[in-house]
Amino acid sequence: MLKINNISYKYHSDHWIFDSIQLNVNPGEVVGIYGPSGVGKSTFAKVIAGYLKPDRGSIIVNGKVSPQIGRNPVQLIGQHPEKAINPHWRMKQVLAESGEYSDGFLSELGISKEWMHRFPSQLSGGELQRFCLARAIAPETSYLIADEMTTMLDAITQAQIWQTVLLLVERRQLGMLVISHELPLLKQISNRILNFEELARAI
Ligand SMILES: Nc1ncnc2c1ncn2[C@@H]1O[C@H](COP(=O)(O)OP(=O)(O)OP(=O)(O)O)[C@@H](O)[C@H]1O
Repeated sequence: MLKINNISYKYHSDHWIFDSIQLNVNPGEVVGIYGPSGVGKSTFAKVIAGYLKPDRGSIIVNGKVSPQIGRNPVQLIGQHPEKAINPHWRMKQVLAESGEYSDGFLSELGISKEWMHRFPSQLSGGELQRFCLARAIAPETSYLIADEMTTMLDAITQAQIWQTVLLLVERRQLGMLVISHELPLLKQISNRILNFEELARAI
């Protein structure tokens, strides 16, 4: 289980972005989180994935305090895949850096072999996002956080990507937090939906 225990976070000021958020996510569960712009959803995602350290509280993944040494079992996928990938590397090198991937897994994610020799600038946003997913869904991964993961993509690509991700989530029993402004999308894919402002009791 992913246990988010009363976490609080503030940037360099006295203003708490969120305070005492308590949330549990079970393996195989998809939890949707929505809320208006600027309330702290992305900050929350970064804290859970270990990019930012909470000022108070803790994140426990499968009984252990996270992040631990080594690869974080909680992986974040953001809105801008082009920012998450080294622009000077061919996609083959991008993948090689984070592990070994079977042809079956890559084709399941809709990654074409011919893309491997291209640079990120030679791929579309949807194609790049599939590479970010491949990197995020490693053997050690237990939880995924999708922060507006498909917001930049057209409806057909969005649907294709979600279909693949949900299959993998079910097969591997990954827990997933999906942050989105699109309530219809959340209603379609989530087991439960939470309002971030109700979750966070900002001071
Ligand atoms: N690095 C930073 N330093 C200081 N303040 C920041 C930083 N990043 C974000 N903020 C502020 O923290 C607040 C929450 O931002 P955050 O990006 O988490 O909101 P959000 O709910 O994800 O918004 P959106 O839906 O527009 O992506 C905002 O007021 C933002 O200006």
